[in-house]
Amino acid sequence: MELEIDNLYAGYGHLDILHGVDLKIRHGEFVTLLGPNGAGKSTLLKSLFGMTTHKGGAIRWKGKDIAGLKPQAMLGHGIAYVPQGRCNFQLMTIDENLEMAAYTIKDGDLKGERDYVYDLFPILQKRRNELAGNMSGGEQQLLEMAMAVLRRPEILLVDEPSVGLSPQAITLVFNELKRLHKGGRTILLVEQNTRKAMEAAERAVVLRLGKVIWDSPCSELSNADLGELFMTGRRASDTVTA
Ligand SMILES: Nc1ncnc2c1ncn2[C@@H]1O[C@H](COP(=O)(O)OP(=O)(O)OP(=O)(O)O)[C@@H](O)[C@H]1O
Repeated sequence: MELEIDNLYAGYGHLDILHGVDLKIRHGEFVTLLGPNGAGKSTLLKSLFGMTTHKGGAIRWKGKDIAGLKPQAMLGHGIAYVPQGRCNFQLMTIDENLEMAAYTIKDGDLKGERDYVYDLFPILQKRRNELAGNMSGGEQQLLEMAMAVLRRPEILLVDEPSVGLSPQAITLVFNELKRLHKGGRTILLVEQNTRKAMEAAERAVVLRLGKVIWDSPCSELSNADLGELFMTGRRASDTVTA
């Protein structure tokens, strides 16, 4: 098992958001984390990247407890986080953005790292001298992913990449995510676009009120089931009538 989350409690300062999350992810899996607004999905991703207050439970990465470590240490363990929204440097070129990302690698070979990313994202290479801020939303989202992938992480934590994108841009981003997965990376994706997420991922995990309430292959979950799970915490077909 690559990642094992065991009875995780976490939040922000005194605020408790996650109330005993259990989740296991195998090497090379593509898992999507779904749930209603405020369920704690982003908080779980941030907790895996050391950005919340750890309150209890374990996060084991390849058998080692990493709960409570800071983001820089998480990066060192091969865990990368792609935050929600556009966080790139808008007034810098694609090249310069990737250079900034490469600064986080000690003794990194800037050209080598950049070439590695350009091999994975030829779209970015074609536009390497353009300002990030002049690219479309979808291309900027690819840049976000590229900046995270540059360190060659083993797991990518991706937070709502479809936010604010056109349908074409969403397709572009999801195709790239599927390609990264096929290339051997483990992916944990938080997404509001449940249809796209369930098409791309292998496994769906539903979070509600800070707890995992569902975990199955995506093929075993219909959109109707998902709606019920979000609203009531149960599937309609699981409801027992008296
Ligand atoms: N930095 C923060 N400080 C305090 N509370 C926060 C912070 N970030 C999120 N929260 C709160 O934590 C709860 C869970 O938020 P989170 O963003 O994890 O939910 P989510 O399931 O990702 O929802 P959404 O789909 O709406 O993004 C919400 O009540 C939110 O207001």
